[in-house]
Formats: sequence, structure tokens, C-alpha cells
Amino acid sequence: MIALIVPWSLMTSTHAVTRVEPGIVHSCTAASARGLASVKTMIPYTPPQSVSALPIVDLSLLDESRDARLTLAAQIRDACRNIGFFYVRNHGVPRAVFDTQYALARELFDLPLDVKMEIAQSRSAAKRGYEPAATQRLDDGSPPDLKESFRYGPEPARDHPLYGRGLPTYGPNQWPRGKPEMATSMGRYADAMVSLGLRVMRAIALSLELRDDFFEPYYADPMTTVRLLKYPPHPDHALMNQIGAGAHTDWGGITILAQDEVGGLEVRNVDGVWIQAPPLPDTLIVNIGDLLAMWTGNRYRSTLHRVKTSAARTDRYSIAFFFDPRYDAIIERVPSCRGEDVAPDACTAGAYIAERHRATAVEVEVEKEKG
Ligand SMILES: O=C(O)CCC(=O)C(=O)O
Ligand SMILES: [Fe+2]
Repeated sequence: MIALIVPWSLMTSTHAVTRVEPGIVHSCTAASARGLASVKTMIPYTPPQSVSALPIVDLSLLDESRDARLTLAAQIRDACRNIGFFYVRNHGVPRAVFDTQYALARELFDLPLDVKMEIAQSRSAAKRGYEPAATQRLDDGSPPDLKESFRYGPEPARDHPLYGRGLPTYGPNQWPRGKPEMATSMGRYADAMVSLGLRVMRAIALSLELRDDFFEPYYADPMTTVRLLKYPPHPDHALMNQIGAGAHTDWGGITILAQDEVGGLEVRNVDGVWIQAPPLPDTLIVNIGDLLAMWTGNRYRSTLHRVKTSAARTDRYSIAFFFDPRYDAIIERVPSCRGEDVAPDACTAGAYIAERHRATAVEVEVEKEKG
């Protein structure tokens, strides 16, 4: 029998988009990822459909009967195959945890720019710290994103073999001066997200007909990032196709997103139509990243999404949690996704993530142009 390999970009879009998507990577050594990252095609902004068609799952089913767990697994399987995004309710994280985190985000972003620049992410090999507006370009053919952000996460012990080697996430956080309590308070949010992330990965393992602890070895000392995001109202001076966050896929395992009431997140569905992913009370959004798509031979979708800046005079805040496997984890197809049709992919998680950081950083490009 002749094996047919259909490029993922063709399967996910009816549009004639020439862009090569990060999720198509088969062997993601840094070199091959770099090759893909050099393809620059603007994804022009077209308004979304107003209806949200994203599925909602109830995570508390994970703790119930075998039938309930199978129901949850089937719902997640459908969501991941069809759109790669779903809402989660009954996630178990108290509302107060989010209220505190949003208050801290406001406090941090309200600091004077020079104080925030003292902890610039560009100073951090571990990719921790403050990232001013227009220093990341998530859609590589469009102008830089209008958002500003702050990244932090759990710090591994200093004698950890990956610590301090210039790898993303395995190094110290950077906290603003004069805010000694921030590290502790924000640490609670990260802890809550790690616990939730492990639960979601258990549900995803079940959805792939794997033991529920299948991913746990990959998530020992993972690459874990909380990213606070602030989006300004859409500015009059915005460039053509410049929005809050340009169209992109996420890079890693899963993303767990909390967003305030403003809205603006949009997701491209399997037909190439953009749909809104508005905030729904007491839910979080989970989406699949490129590495989980690779784990499944692209049966699970790492889907393009973007954030439109608001036409109202309101800032938007969101909190993304990127839950990615450990740096040196080799990402090969999981047993249930090893068909005869396509050769198994192999990829090192860290090389891929490091490459995406490099490819989307505007500063690096500017330095290169100079030098
Ligand atoms: O702010 C949001 O709603 C999404 C952020 C996002 O997609 C990202 O940081 O990767
Ligand atoms: Fe994203």
C-alpha cells in the first residue's frame, strides 16, 4: 500500500495560505525549526464570526466513575481533534486566586517603564521578566504585537543539572524592585496552575487511550511559564495588521488561559474561519501547543489564534500558563498515534521552544539587522 502524507497545513485550512505552520515540524532539531521560522507570510486580519463554537468540558469528571472519566476523555478527544481549544469548568481553582493574580498584574504593569525595564526579559537567558510592547512578533509577517507581558515560573534548585545553562525557564525569575511580596503571591498562582496542568494532562492521556500518568515523566522538571499579558485599547497609530497578539500557534504542551471580561481572543477553526473565544464565567481555556500536536502526529491540533485589541477604551488583561515538557524530553508519537501511514516524528522539546523564542523576538532581529 502506498503511504499518503497529507501536509497538516492543507488538512487544517481551506484557504490558500502559503505560510508553513510551526505544527508541521517533523524533526524539530533547532536547525529545522529555524528553517520554518524563516517563512514570513502576513496573516491578514479578517473579522471573526461572533458565535463561539468552542466546546466546554467539566474537569471534575476526572475524579468520578470510570464511565464519567471515559465521557470526559471522549469530549476532550473531539475537542482536540476538531479545534484544539476547549473551555474547562469545575477546574477547582478558587476565584480568589484569579482576583489576586489580576490585582498583582495591574500593580506590575502600572510601574514606571524604567522600573519595568530593570527586569527586562532580554536580560534573562531563562526568558523570565518584563517584555515591553512591540518586542515580540507572533505573526512573523505582521508588525510587532501591541501587548506587553511579564514571564515568571517555578525556579528549579540551583544545583539542578539544567539550571543556569542559558535554557528557557531553568533560571532565576526577575521581580520588580520594591515589591518583595510579589514573588510569594505570584508563586501561589503558578503552584495552582502546575496542579491543574497535571490534571489536564491526565485527562488528555486518557483521551489518547493511554494510562492517565503517561505524560508524568515528561513533566518532571518541566518548562513552565506564567505569562501576564496587558493589551492596550486599539491605538489610532496602529500599523496595518498590527493587533494585540498576531496569529500564532502555541509552542509547547498545553496552555491554560485566564482572561478578564474584555474579550478579543480569536481562534481559527478547521474551515479557516476565525471564531471568537469570549470569556465565560468560571471557566478557563485550554489549548493544544505544537509539541502536543507532534506527540499525536497532528491528530490533535495546534490551532492558530490571535488577540484583537479592543475598540473600547479599555485595557485587557489575561494570564497564560504554558505547561511544556522538560527541556531534554524527546517528543515522539505516543503509542496510540503511531499509524502505518506516517513515519514517527522525533523532536527535543527544549530545542523547539528555544527556537520559537528566538524566531519571535523583535529585538534579536533588530540586532541582527544592525550587525
Ligand atoms: O491573551 C490571550 O488571550 C492569549 C495569549 C496568547 O495566545 C499567548 O500568549 O500565547
Ligand atoms: Fe497563544
